[in-house]
Formats: sequence, structure tokens, C-alpha cells
Amino acid sequence: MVHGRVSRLSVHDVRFPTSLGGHGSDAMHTDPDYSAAYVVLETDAEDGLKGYGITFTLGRGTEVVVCAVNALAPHVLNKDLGDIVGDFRGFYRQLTSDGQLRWIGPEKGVVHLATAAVLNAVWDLWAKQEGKPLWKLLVDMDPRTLVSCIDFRYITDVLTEEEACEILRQSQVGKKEREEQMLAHGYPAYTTSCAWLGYPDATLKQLCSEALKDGWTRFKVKVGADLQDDIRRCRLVRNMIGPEKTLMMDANQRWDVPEAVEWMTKLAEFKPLWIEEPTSPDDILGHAAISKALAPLGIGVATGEQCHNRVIFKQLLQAKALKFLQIDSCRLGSVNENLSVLLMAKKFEIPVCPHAGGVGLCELVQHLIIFDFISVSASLQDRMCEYVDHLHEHFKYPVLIREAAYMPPKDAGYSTEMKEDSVNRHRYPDGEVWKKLLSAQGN
Ligand SMILES: C[C@H](O)[C@@H](O)[C@@H](O)[C@H](O)C(=O)O
Ligand SMILES: [Mg+2]
Repeated sequence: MVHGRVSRLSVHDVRFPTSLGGHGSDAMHTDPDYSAAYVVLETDAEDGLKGYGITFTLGRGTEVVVCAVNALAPHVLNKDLGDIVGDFRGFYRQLTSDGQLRWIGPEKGVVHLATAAVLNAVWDLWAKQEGKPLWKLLVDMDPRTLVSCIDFRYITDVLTEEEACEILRQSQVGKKEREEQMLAHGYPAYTTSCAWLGYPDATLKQLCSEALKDGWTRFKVKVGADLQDDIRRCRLVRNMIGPEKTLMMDANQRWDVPEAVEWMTKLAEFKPLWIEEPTSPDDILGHAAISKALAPLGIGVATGEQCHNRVIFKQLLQAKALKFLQIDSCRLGSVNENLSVLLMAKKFEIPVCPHAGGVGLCELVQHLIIFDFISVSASLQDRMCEYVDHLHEHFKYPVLIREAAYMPPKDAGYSTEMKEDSVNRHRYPDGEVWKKLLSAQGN
């Protein structure tokens, strides 16, 4: 049972110099250093368990998220864990509705990333105390308790608590079989690792042929900076993977609405399943216009990795602005808010294909999507979870990929815990890795 009072919250600025190798680069983020604001929660329970939570950042700015986490800390410190999870909706609302802090959000930007980091740590601790991996904690929870974690404010016009409960009740049928299916075969994944924008063609070719050997059948390519480059790179990848395998494209918000349509019309010959983030993540009607224009070409719009909150997802769904919905475990307000989006997607019959990669996103989001399959969507049709092959070695419970599928984690918790040594070495700016790099740069 859940027990203990939160006695300490610490937060670390942890950065990995991925920009040195062009890893993670796209048309808008040309030099990301995959980073995290990393939260550790301790309690007075004397059970040796701690809660770990991350939110993903790209390097500079992580210090700002760390500040925001510290600003939220008074809401968590000295709280009884049982009281937090016993009224999780209330606690979520307390964090996101702080009468002063909400002015610098609300439920968006830095303060929401900080909320995600803190709540991810709470979920990790809860699952650890229950001795279950997070996905299993969620799968075993009765519908009433699950929905009691969700703040339905601003979404009751499309999803009420009763409807959410009903969706979960209906999906009880066949749950056991789906859990067995996940344990045996895992959740299908696609890879983004081969075709970051900063990779030269030779690297792209080599990584693509390795991925094919490893059994990958779905590939995502970064596009959007230069049309001729895109045509060359997409042709290269399509030729290597053949006509049957799946290709996705990701523009990371590079285009205006008409530009997105024109550009994608020129890339249509490579038969992409989707174009991801064609324009500003805030432009709901723009996404709808692009979706409509590209539908006759068989190209769907995917978005969500920079979608602020459940309200924007609600409107994207209402406006028929997307064909694939990409939840993010660290941008939305943790599991609580993600649950509401999974349930809305189910209601609108839109497949969820989570955003992952970064540092730790694969570790976290696998729990959500496995839960989604078992307890909400009950379908694998048009669904897959992103995978990126970076930085897993820094995690205590790294993802396990088998035959291009995420195998359900077995360890208790939310797989958020990093190795202590990795954290120490990559702490910014005084960890060993950064001390060396910064002094080499003359800083
Ligand atoms: C800066 C990052 O690597 C992004 O390019 C990445 O999250 C990407 O959009 C993705 O879909 O994986
Ligand atoms: Mg993307």
C-alpha cells in the first residue's frame, strides 16, 4: 500500500552532448543536446524507494525548467503519498492551478514541463510501492479509480467522466488476452534513428541497412529544410526499404500552411504514411487545412509532441486536424493528462502513435501505449510507437526491443530512474563530461 510523506525533492540539470554527432537534428532543432530536468522524490517511509521523474529538453533552457520544478516543490513537500494519489485529480489541479504560478502557463510551456517531471516522479514512486511496472498498475486499476486521476476541466464538452468510465468498462472485454499478447509479442515500433537531418547520406545508408537487418519495417525521415535534399534522401530511403515498408516524414513545424501542402505534394511520390508537425503546433485550423489538402494523396497529418495540453488535443480532434495522434509523456501533465488524451482519441477513433526518443521518452511512453492497447484502444490498427536508439544505457531499466517491438517492462515503476553515475557525469555544467567539453571550448 502507498505510504510515506514526501520529505525531499531534488532536481538536476542533466545534459548529453548529442549535438556533437548530429543526433536528434531536424529542420528546426539543428543542434539538440538531449537533456532532462530530473526530479528525485524521497519519503520518510524508510522502504528505500524513491520516485524519479523526467521531462525532456534540448540543452539550453533546462536550467529554466529546473527553476520551475523548484517553484512547484512546496506543493509536494510534506505531502502524504497516500493523500496525493488518493485524490490525484485534486493534486493535479493544485499543481496546475497555483494562483500565481499559473500565470506563466497555464498548463503549457516551462511550467507544464516542470509539472510533468514532478508528476512522473510521483507515478514512478506509486508504481514502485505497489511493486508493479506502471503499465500494469494502470491496467489493474478499476475504471473509477483511473478516471479519478484525470482533470476533466475544459474537456467535458467532448468527454465526461461517465463516458470515460464507460469506455474503460467496455474495453474490459478481452483485456487478459491483450495483456498476454503484449507479453508475448510486444508493442509494434518504428525507428527514427536512421535519418536525422544532420546525418550525411553515407550514415543514412549505413543505419538504414543495419535497421533492415535488425527487422525494422517502419522508418521516419526528417524533412523540411531543403526540398532537393528531401527528394534525394527520401528516394534513397524508399529505394532501400522497398515499396512495401512504411515511411513517415517529419518537418518539425518548418512550414507555413500552403508551403506544407506544396512541399508534401512534391514528396508524395515516396508514399509517406504521414507528415508530422507540418506547421506550428498551435495552428489547429492550419493542421485541418493541411489534412484536408493531403488526404487525396493518401498522406495523413500527425502531430502532438509539442501539443501543450488536453485542450489543444481536444480541438485538433474536433477539427479533424490529424490522422495520427502523438502523445508525449513529458510535455503533457504526466500520466494524468495523457489518460484524458488516450480516452478522447478512442472516442474520436484516431490512432495514438506516441512521440518517443529524446532522453528517456521511450522508457516512459512504452508504459502508456501498452496500457492504451490493453485497456483503451484494444487495437493495433494503424498504430506504432516511435523508437530512437540513443541514451538507453544511462537508464537503470532500459527499454527492451525485440523484433521491432517494445517488450513490456517487468520492473516496478515508470522506468524513469537513471544510473547515478550517468547523472553525476552529465550534470550541467559541473559534471565531468561538461567540465571537459566546456574547457575545450574555452569556457
Ligand atoms: C529535437 C528532437 O530530436 C526532435 O527532432 C524529435 O523529437 C522528433 O520530432 C521526433 O519525432 O522524434
Ligand atoms: Mg517529431
